Amino acid sequence: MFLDYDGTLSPIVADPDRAFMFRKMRKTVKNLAKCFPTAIVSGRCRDKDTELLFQPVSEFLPMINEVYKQLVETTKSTPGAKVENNKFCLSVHFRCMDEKKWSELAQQVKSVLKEYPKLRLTQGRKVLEIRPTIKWDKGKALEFLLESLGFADCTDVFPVYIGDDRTDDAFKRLRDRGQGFGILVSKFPKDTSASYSLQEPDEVGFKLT
Ligand SMILES: O=P(O)(O)OC[C@H]1O[C@H](O[C@H]2O[C@H](CO)[C@@H](O)[C@H](O)[C@H]2O)[C@H](O)[C@@H](O)[C@@H]1O
Repeated sequence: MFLDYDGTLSPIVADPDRAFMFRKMRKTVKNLAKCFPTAIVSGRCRDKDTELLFQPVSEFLPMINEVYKQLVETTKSTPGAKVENNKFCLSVHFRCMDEKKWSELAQQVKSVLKEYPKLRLTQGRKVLEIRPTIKWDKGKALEFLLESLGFADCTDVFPVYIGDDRTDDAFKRLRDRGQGFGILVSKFPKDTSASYSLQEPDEVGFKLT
C-alpha cells in the first residue's frame, strides 16, 4: 500500500504545520501495515511525516536552503503567503492569500528561480512546489520500493497507490506497469491515471479499515 499524506490521510487545512492524521486514521494505517507492506509517500520533510519517505537529493541541500531564504525574503510582505522548507523541496503556499494576489506571488517565485535552472516549479493544491530537476518523483519512489521489496515482477502482488493530486505521478506509473491501480482522493474529477476515486480522507480511512 502506497499512501500520500496531505489530502489523503490528513484533511487539507490552512496551516501545513497543523495537518495531522486523526487518531482513527493512525490506527487504521497501523493495522494496515500489519497486513501489507505500507509506505507513506510524501514530499514533506521526514520530521513532519510519520513513516517512510525517500530523499535521494542531498547534493541539492545548499541550493534549496539558499532559495528558501530568498523566497522568505521576497514574499515576506505578501499577507498569507507561507514558504515551507521540506528539506529536499520547497513549498510556497497561497491558500491563505487574497486570490487577486496569486499571480503576483507566482511571478515573485519565478523571478527567484530564474537564477536556479537546476530547480523546477510545479503547482499542487494552492501551493507552488520547487524541486530539483532530477528524475525523481512519487512514481519512481513507488517503483523503487516495489523493486527493493522484491515485488516488482510478482504476479501475485497488487500495489495500490492512494493520492489526492494530479501531480501524483504514481497513478501513471502503476497504470504503465499494468500492476495494481491508483485511487484518487477528490470531490471533483481530475485528469489522472487513477482507476477509482474516493471523495475525502474520511472515506479513505473507512475503506482501509
Ligand atoms: O507531495 P505531497 O506529499 O502530496 O505534498 C503536497 C503538499 O502538501 C502540503 O500542502 C497541502 O496540504 C496543506 C495542509 O493541509 C495545505 O495547507 C496546502 O494548501 C496543500 O497544498 C504540504 O504542506 C506541502 O509542503 C506539500 O508540497
